[in-house]
Amino acid sequence: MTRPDTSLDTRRMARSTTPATSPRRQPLSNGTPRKGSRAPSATPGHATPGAARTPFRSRSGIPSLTALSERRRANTRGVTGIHSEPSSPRAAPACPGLADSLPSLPSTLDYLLPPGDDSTCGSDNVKVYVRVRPLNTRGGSGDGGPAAKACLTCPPGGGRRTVLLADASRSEPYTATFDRVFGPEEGQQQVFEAVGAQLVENCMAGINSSLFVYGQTGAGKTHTITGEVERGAEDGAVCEDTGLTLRIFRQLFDRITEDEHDGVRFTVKCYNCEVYGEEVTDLLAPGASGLQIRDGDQHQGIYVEGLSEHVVVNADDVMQLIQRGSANRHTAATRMNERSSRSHSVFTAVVEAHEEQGESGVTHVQFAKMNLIDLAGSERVGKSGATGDRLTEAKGINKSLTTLGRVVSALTERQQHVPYRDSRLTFLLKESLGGNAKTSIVACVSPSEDSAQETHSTLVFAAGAKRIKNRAVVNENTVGDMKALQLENARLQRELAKREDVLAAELRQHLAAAQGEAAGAEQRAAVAEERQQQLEVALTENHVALQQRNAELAMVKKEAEDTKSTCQLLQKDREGLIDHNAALTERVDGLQGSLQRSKDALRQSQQELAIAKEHTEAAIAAQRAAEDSAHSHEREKERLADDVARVSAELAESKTAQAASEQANKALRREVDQLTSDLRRRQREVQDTQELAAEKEGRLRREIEELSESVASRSAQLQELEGQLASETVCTTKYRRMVGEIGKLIDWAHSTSPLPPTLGGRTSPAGYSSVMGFGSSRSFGGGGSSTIAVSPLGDATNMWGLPGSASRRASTSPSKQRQMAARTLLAMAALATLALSTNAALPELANPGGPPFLSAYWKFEDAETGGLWSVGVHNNSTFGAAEYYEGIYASSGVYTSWECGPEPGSYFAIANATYWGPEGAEAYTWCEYGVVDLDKGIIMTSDSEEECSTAPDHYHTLTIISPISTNENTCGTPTTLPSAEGRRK
Ligand SMILES: Nc1ncnc2c1ncn2[C@@H]1O[C@H](COP(=O)(O)OP(=O)(O)OP(=O)(O)O)[C@@H](O)[C@H]1O
Repeated sequence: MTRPDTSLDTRRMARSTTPATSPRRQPLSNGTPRKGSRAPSATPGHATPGAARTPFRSRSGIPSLTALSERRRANTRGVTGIHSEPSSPRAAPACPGLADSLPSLPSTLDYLLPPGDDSTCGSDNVKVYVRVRPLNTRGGSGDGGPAAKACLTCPPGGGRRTVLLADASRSEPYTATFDRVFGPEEGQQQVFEAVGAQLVENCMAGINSSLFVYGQTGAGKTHTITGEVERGAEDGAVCEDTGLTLRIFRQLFDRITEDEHDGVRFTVKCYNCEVYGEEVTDLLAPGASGLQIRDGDQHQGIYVEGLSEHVVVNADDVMQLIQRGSANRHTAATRMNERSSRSHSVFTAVVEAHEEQGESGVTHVQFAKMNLIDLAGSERVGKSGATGDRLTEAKGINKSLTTLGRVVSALTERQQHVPYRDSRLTFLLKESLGGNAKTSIVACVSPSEDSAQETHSTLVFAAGAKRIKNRAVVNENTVGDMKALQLENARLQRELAKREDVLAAELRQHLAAAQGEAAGAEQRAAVAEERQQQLEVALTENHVALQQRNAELAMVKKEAEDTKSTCQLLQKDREGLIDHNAALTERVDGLQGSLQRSKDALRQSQQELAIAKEHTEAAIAAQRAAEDSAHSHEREKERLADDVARVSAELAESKTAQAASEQANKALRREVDQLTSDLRRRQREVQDTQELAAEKEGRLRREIEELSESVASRSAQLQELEGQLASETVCTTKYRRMVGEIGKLIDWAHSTSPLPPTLGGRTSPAGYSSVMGFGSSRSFGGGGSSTIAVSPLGDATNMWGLPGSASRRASTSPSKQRQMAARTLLAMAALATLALSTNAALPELANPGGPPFLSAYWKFEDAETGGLWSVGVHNNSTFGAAEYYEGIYASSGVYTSWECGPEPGSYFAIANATYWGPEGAEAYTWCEYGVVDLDKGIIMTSDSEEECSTAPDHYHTLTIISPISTNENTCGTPTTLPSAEGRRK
């Protein structure tokens, strides 16, 4: 038992693992039996694989793995379906002929069946078979011997599914029903066809399967699962007693041969281990013991770490493995069994099918693990008579079998905790018991009365195990090669790009819509604002109108009050008039009395009467006037009453107008409230925007600070660069000054008369005539005696160095000498300037034991004379070079003027120059040394500066021809530097 091929991508497997379809939903048969398939079993309810096969074929006629896979699944379903209880009223009746001729229709009844009905042994229930061995006739004294009496029978009508145990110890016989009961007369082939063949189909369908043999010692477990493996071993052939293992593999390889074609290939790997006394040992590599059992991922399942793997290609290979494993297994003779297995053996095969699918590079993979488990037998120690090691073994075996019983109980009782880890055996069988496997158990029993108790225990265990439910799935996977993965990757990327485009378009749409909405909102806000302003204006106008109305009302009220008071006054007047009238009436009465009295007197006096009459008429006239006045007062009163009524009506109207105005005000107020809340919301938005702006501003400030820091650092760099620039400028200035001096020298040189005749001396370069040399003897490589030394200024004492040479001064006139000196200095200055400006290009000469020494030589064409200047420049910024020359001149006695040489650490160059006249023309070799200091200009020991001041106004042109190679020594440059000691000398 080991893990499947680890090259498979287990994560993908996890995704592609397909649950094994319940056989309840499948037809009992999917097609016609194939040619060459095994003979169908005559046993009702137990189909052979061949009977269940359907020729799934591709158009090319070659069945693809996928099709095969489907077919295998169908086959497996067919097999397991047939294992459904045939006598169950809910199972579809098997009618082979009809099934073969009808299309594959699922059984309606099957669909109606409730899932997980234990009594019908559903597809995932553990299949339990009982095998009754013959009464012991071959030895094995513990099982009764030839004379033993049988107590276990298969009652007629039980359909080979029921056993009846009737022994003397029980009052009632014990009966139990299983998936199949094999009687003593049934051989290995029958057991294989009913039990083993379906394991083969499971393997071919990518479904894990397990087969246990369980039972008391000597009950026939090893006989069933292994049987005879010695006979017929040559080619994996079987004999009558060959057990299930070899038969299964023979059929497996037959099936592989049938299913294998160009695109599909199978591999079979085998493993064999035993659990002995809680220790796991590799039976095919016996040295490997104490192996660990691991619980891998969903697809590895349980496996033994480090177990040897054996690829087998035919049944013969398997046979050899079985033989090897059996030979290495712990066995011992006991009273119950001559060759009793003292360990639990697990023989595992992993079958993998790979199908490459076209040129896509994708491989479809199916794999299945098959465990064939031969358990050690339980034994009653008293009965087996085990002692010593056997006793220890028996205890261990019984203990692990007890744990197995507890696991079965936990599973059937659906307990939360299943004690798989309580023993190595149960941990190893975890997948087979309640896991990803189709499991079959063959409970081996003895019919002997002597073994009744053990047989009963075995049957009870078997009946319990029948209720265990497993969850087998099809193990398959698709793995792709690089090309397929690249194609898939490209496809996914295209999809992603498309999706991104779509999302971007959607985003743009949303953005546009949001912008439109924002614009609309802004527009609405503007309109609302305008409306608010209008309403505010209207409100103000209304308010003003209201105030006017109120003022008018107040005026009308005042007028009404005035009118009222006028009325009151008129009333008072009227009352006064009435009183006056009454008084007048009274007076009239008095007058009438008087009249009466006057009448009396009238008679007496007509005059008096007339007078009285006049008085009376006057009184009447006055009365009439009073009455007229009363009438006019009355009319005035009516008019005032009309005015009051009109004013009241106006007042009422004004009140109505006021109410309407208040109504309008309320509406306006509401609108204003609404607008105010809008305003507040907008203010909040503005606030938010301001906060955002503040945050942005903060960020910008920080960025500005960072930028300022960067600017500061840049400024520092700038300052540094400016410093460098300044120093460059200083250099440039110095350089220019030097160039100026060269110009002065050129002028000075040309102010003299033509060159003197050849003075002879050294060998001239090719193309040039004889030369005249000047300088120290050292500068001519030690050839000072052949050198004609000429003072450049015509005054040996003023010339720096060369007092010795002065005695050998050439017969050159002082002016010529001065001219030559000027040219020499000119060349030196030019070279020194060049050397200083191209300091880095000057090569370094070796100066063992001394400071680095730089030297270079150039040729200059003298355009005016056609001559050639060969100038060497020796340059060093240390005092070492000067020290060196000091040494030279000191040793040759020409040191006197060097004291005005460069100060230690100043930058200077020392040059020597030689002039070579053109062939056939007057020519001189002139050699001079000078020191150039950048800070001080050309330093000479003579008073040349005075001479320079007399420079004429035209320039002499020097053309640089080319640098001469570093060590070209036309002037005899010292190549061997004197040692410090030599210099001192
Ligand atoms: N069905 C059978 N037909 C013929 N012989 C059988 C049958 N069953 C068992 N035997 C014989 O009985 C003997 C004991 O059988 P076997 O070794 O298979 O028992 P076991 O259950 O494996 O015992 P143990 O648990 O001790 O290993 C063997 O000689 C075997 O050939």
